[in-house]
Amino acid sequence: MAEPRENVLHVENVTMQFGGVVAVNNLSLDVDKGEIVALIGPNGAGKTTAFNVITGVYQPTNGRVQFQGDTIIENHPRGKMRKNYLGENAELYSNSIVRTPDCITKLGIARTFQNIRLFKAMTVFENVLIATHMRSEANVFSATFGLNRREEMTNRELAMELIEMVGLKDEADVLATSLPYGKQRRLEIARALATKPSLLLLDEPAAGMNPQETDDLADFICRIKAAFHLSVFVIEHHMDLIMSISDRIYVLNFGKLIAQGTPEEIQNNQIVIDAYLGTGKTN
Ligand SMILES: Nc1ncnc2c1ncn2[C@@H]1O[C@H](COP(=O)(O)OP(=O)(O)OP(=O)(O)O)[C@@H](O)[C@H]1O
Repeated sequence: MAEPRENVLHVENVTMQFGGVVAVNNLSLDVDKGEIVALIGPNGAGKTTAFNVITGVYQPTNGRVQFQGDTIIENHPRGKMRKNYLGENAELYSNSIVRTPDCITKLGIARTFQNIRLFKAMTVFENVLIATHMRSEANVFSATFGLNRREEMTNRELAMELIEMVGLKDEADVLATSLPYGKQRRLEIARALATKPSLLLLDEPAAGMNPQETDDLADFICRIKAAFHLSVFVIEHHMDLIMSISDRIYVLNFGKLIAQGTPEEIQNNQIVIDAYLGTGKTN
């Protein structure tokens, strides 16, 4: 018998409007425990904006985000925006729940970025170690003064384990920015894992990778998903990668969800094919 689905991420009627630009328009989607779910769409479709709302970078103009059953973000158009709101379902929400990105990381959502954001002046090891402090009592201050010694040791062990897991053991002491691009991407993932997430958001993890590196990345994502009991939500333009690793796929175009389904269903969906070929027939 199939195991019951357990929801991890629930996005409901989320609209993100920048002035007159509706970057994300009434988006609803779900990620369940243990799934790899992809968010795809042409350039400018609103994918990164959706990630930015989920991770607290932007407060949505309208809608709600729930994580493991709790509402972590909610908003509705207010003030001037009430008049200018171009989305739907504004009447459904009345609360305004705001969380900062670091608070959302602490809850268990980690992410990587389209443009790699490593600490340039730090080594590979230091980049991962600093991320372990996000979910622990120890911090850079207490570590410096030898407080929480046992926890700091555990953090150091975890950082080293993660570095080994992503294949960077021999480069632990080199500056992060001296790594080749593919390895920097792996380091970013190790750093995200160091915050002990249950949901990992990857924004174009294969960007700039060659076909061999992209194949390796597909195996790597499946491996870390199993090893860390993760759910993964991934934005990616490499269709081979997405089709090979995803359980389900959502497709955005001009901020709106135009399709959802299994990789096979999406590959054969005429609306999706038209959106990618630019015929503009999305409805
Ligand atoms: N801070 C912002 N201010 C104004 N407009 C923005 C802002 N962020 C995004 N947008 C606009 O929202 C739309 C969606 O952008 P977004 O980066 O989310 O798309 P995307 O699907 O991630 O694109 P890509 O695949 O090229 O990364 C674009 O028209 C973009 O210009």
